[in-house]
Amino acid sequence: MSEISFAVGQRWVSNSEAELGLGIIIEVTGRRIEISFPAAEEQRSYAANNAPLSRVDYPLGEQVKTRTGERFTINEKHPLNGCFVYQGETENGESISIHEMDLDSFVQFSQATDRLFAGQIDKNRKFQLRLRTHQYFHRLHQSPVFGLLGARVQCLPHQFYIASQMTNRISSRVLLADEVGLGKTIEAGLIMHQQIMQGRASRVLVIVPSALVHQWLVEMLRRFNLAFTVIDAERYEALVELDEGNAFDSAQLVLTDLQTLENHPEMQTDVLQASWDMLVVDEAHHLQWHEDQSSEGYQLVEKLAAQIASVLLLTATPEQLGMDSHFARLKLLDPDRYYDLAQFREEQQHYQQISLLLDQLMAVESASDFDKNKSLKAQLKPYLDDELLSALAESDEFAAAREQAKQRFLDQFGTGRILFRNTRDTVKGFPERQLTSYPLEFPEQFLPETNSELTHLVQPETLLGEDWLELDPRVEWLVSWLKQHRGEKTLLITANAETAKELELHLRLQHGVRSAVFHEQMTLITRDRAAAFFADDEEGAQILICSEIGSEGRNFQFCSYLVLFDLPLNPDLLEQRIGRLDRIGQRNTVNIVLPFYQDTAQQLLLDWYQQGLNAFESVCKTGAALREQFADQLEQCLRHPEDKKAFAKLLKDTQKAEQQLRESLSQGRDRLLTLNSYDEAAAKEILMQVDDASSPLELAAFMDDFFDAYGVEQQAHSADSIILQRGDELRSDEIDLPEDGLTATYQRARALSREDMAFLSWEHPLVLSAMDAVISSDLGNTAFCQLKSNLVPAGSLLLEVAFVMHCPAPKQFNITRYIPESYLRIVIDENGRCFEEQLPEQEMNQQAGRIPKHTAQQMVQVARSRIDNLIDTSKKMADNHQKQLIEQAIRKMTELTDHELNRLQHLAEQNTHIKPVEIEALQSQQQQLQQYLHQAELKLDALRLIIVTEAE
Ligand SMILES: Nc1ncnc2c1ncn2[C@@H]1O[C@H](COP(=O)(O)OP(=O)(O)OP(=O)(O)O)[C@@H](O)[C@H]1O
Repeated sequence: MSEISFAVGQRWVSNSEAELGLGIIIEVTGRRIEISFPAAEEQRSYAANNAPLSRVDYPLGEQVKTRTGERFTINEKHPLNGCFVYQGETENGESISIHEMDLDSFVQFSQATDRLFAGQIDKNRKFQLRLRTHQYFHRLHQSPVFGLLGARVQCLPHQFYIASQMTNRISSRVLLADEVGLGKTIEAGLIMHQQIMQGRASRVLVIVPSALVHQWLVEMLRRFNLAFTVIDAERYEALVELDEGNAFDSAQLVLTDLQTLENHPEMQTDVLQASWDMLVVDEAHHLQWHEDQSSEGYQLVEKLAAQIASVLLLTATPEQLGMDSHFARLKLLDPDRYYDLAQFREEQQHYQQISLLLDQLMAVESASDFDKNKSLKAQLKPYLDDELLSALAESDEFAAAREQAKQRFLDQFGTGRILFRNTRDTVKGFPERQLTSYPLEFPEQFLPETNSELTHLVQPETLLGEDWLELDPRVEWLVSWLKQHRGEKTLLITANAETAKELELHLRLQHGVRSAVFHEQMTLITRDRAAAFFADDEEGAQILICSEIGSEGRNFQFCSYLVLFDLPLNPDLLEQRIGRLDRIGQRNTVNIVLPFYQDTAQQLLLDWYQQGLNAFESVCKTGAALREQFADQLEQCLRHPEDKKAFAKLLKDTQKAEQQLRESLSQGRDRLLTLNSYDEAAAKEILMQVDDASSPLELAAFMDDFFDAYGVEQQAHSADSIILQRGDELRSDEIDLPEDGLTATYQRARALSREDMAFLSWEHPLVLSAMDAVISSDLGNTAFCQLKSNLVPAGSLLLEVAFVMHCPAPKQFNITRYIPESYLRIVIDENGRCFEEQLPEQEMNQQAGRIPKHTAQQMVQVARSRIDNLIDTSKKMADNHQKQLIEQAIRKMTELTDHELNRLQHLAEQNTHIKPVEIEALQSQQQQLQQYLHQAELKLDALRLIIVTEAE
């Protein structure tokens, strides 16, 4: 290769990425070359002296295809400016002369044959490893849970159910609104991981509150092997200074925070100009919207959401800023479904009716029961088309039709299929919450005026002036409480950063308490250090004092005491605070500890939350709505705590409204949300698929063979775990194994308890790179063995050959998903008789006997023309199968993509706001997939010659 020099127009093929098809050199500048791969719509740039490319130089007699699809046999070739001009005859007998530039880019190479005749014959073990790799690769890509195997997480059904719902959607645009602490970050990570694995996303932008940047960074890496790059203001500036294009293009996976973007218009411009496949916004309730004005954050996310295909919004409290903002966020995700606020409000009036109807439908167990139920049919008629109603009455279509009807109801008339909300009722297994309140006397001279700001009434330290630490009885109470609970990790949340700062300093300096502080005036690094100091089991702080920023998103489930130094005025914020402890992983009772001043606004708020909403000891589902409904009454009471009568009335009204609202929601909106968010049977099935597909023992056996073939050294570490090191003979640099080795386990349970170990799943980067290394190299693509058999006379020569479907297409199409088989296996003798069934693969592998390499080489030379004939015959057979396999692939693709298309078409019938362009886009995608699949060719990937000897 080294004596060939590069010239524009030459065709080369990638050694490591065969799926790119045939490349064209488009630029040669000094020591670099630029090569484009039209089939995969990709471009690469390499150093000329080190490019992993092979020159494509077709011999005379070879049959090739032009860019316009014309086949011809080469009978002459001439050099021209470093390139070739090929001449030949087409299938119609016409003469043709083309520059190599005009050759088809969707090509196949029969490298195995070339190697065989060059005497490069591999061991049987390697041949088997190659075929197994194809099987595993194909199995993984076809798996309904592809993308969901690799996360280091417990397999929690509600999370896997949601992630699996994204598999067949063209784009994932959803609001993940599970209750606080149920694992929305994990759900987002699962979806992200799945999309990245499937090639549907490669550039992801995650926007979170600044307090959560580090936690997201760590969580994505340790749980999903996704290495994000944080772009904060400082990093952005440094990147701009480097002047290497848009700073947001400097990494594929970018993590940034909303406040920084809001404060830096230049960052907004760049983030909007960069192109992304997926956007994730955490704590999305901050995106405030009103019909006449929306927040800067909302406006930015609105622009991003309009241009990014997949959008995940995360919030545990979607209605925290009111129904309008909630609606506006749904609109960001699906403007066709959510286009009119008034209509959205109106629709909500009918949720109960829809949910009752759905319950009736879901209770029907068979097509004949459905057919007999005239009243249900009549009620469904206004909502479902005749085709679907008839399908419900057909026994073989009933189950699928019922599911489709459910989806359609939720989608068009209910809360929508873009909104997922799981609750503790569904997930179960959470510990109890217990409130202990401590009444204190407020220093009388400081009692607030009735016209004080509401926040002063509930944050009394703000009224006490500079000496508040001396005057505020809560401080003394806290010191003694901490002494009594010395061994208990405690999180304290207070609304104000100043309060948090001063209180922490006081505890630490005046009372020697091991404490740490966490507030918005600290840098990200110092905040994370404080959180880590608190998390440290042995040397760490007893108490972490947080301002309100500590009440969102952070993981503090390792402690079980929460001191609420004050109470927020918003019930959703109270839930967020408690959620720091009451989250997945919490093993103990969550103790909520509340010092309060008797007979003041504080006591009223406490009583309202506890007796009116029961918001401490359970999750209050009605809080946001009741806060809105009783805002004025509550404010009056907080200002006049002496008016016991008014408060008694508020409490009574609240309790009544709470009960009514809870009941109506549980029969209406919440029921629909539950139906959309979780399906126990389906979730069970998904987890079973995950379990089946994980097959750790099979993976370990495969990787053992791989390590052996590629020169990776492994040693046992302890039960279920291994240490891997790069051996001296490491075969490929492409293997994703750190320089200093890796300790790993194949067992999920062990990986969860030992985070220092890598979790080797079929989707771990090392395993993926292993499969890629085998498939894209020539390892094991030729072999020669002997076989004792009476099937054919001794001395017969058989050929076992694997043809792999080769279908170059852009990665986001995940084309392997539709290809029916990992490879087509053909075993033939010289009379063209097939033996695949008599000699199944596994049996063949067990019985294949070794032939010394030099004997095999000699036999190949001697029998060259016989082998050529065998190969030709096998190719003809493969040709005959090709059409059928392509048709199968297209059928599968159409089935899967029709689902989404039908949905949009049905929506369009109901809703004139669906833009035809969206339906057209989907149809065009379907056509593109069809075109790519039509181009698919069976490529001879590996062959094994078999010399038959007499069976004993
Ligand atoms: N499947 C899982 N396996 C292991 N740990 C999990 C799993 N799901 C969630 N967790 C852990 O539970 C905690 C809560 O999860 P997460 O942060 O995703 O919840 P959230 O719903 O985003 O919370 P919030 O509402 O507070 O933002 C985290 O510590 C997370 O690592």
